[in-house]
Amino acid sequence: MYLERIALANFKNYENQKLDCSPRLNCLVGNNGMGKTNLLDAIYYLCMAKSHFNLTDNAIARHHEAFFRLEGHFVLHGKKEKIVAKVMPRKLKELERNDVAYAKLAEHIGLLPVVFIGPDDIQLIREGSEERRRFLDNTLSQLDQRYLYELIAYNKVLHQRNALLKNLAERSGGNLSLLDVYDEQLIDPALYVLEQRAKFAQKFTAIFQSTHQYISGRGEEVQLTYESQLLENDLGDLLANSRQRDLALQRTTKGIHRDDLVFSLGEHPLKKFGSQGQLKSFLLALKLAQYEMLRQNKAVPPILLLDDLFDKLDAQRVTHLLRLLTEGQFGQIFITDTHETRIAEIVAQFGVEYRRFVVEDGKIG
Ligand SMILES: Nc1ncnc2c1ncn2[C@@H]1O[C@H](COP(=O)(O)OP(=O)(O)OP(=O)(O)O)[C@@H](O)[C@H]1O
Repeated sequence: MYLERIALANFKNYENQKLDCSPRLNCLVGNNGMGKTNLLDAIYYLCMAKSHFNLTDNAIARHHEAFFRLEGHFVLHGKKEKIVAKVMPRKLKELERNDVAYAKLAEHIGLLPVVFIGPDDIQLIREGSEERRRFLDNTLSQLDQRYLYELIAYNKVLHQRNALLKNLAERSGGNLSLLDVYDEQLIDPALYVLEQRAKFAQKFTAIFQSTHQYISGRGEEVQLTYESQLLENDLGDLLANSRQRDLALQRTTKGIHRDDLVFSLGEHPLKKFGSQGQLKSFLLALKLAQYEMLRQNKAVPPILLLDDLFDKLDAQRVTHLLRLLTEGQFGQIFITDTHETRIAEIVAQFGVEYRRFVVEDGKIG
């Protein structure tokens, strides 16, 4: 699977640009702030129906513009796939596949698998559990459409339950029976998500550990542990037992929205004890393992978006990464970099047909 051509209109700092891509390797060179990351985000958007950076569609439309449009021409199993994303004022976002609008955006997820590796991955370690759940959900949603539907169903009821808790607190009481209904409705989707996350963590750990060994060049013991209140407790009991607390706090304190994926190095938490180099190896291995997991389970290799990666890595990790990228089973790759010479060196190592683009202030040459 690969992206053959992309057209951007009013997407971030791009007014109107087109790009014909290589099916293997594409290098985007340019100074800081020119739009390299934005272009990767546009590709990500066409695959995932949203920005990699969790931006609202309003923030994506070019300054002083109210709409944006992306058009991607992909080749999937030898067949052309035209994907169009349109965001217009006062209208719901539209996504089309071959000129037919999707009824739900979720239907699209998983069709064009994608992995984005960039500097902000560090948030997976630094930030709270939400980032790590996002990583789990992003991967699992691309692997299993039902997972995404169950997650959406769960989040919808959770939202309603939280709104009710707030409402009950504001009115100092009221009818609690609706809480029973919401509690019941949370259970089935939560169980499905829980089961898939637990299975995933198990399979993923093995891939992650071998990728980590390859990248770091060392046999350090790294571990991922999936944590959920539901692994040893029934959600119905948890919700019933925490109801008074939930009413006081005006939010749901138990459920799969509190799950975490804990990273450790030996017996210690990575966040507290990992050196800068260890964090880098861990993150890179995590994302490359995500790629591998998707590659093994989808019928096509995902698109790999590498944002400013080579700048931040030391020579040894660059060598290991390049060996992996050139010897492994990768499909189409997009690389951004600020340095011409570094890009030239990378390209030379690949030895494949490639395209090089210069990005300058929202223009691609
Ligand atoms: N909605 C928007 N409208 C117009 N410009 C925008 C919008 N959102 C972001 N930008 C601009 O895009 C530029 C950043 O682009 P991008 O992050 O792609 O840079 P980059 O080339 O990847 O640089 P770096 O090497 O620093 O990561 C900034 O100048 C920013 O002001």
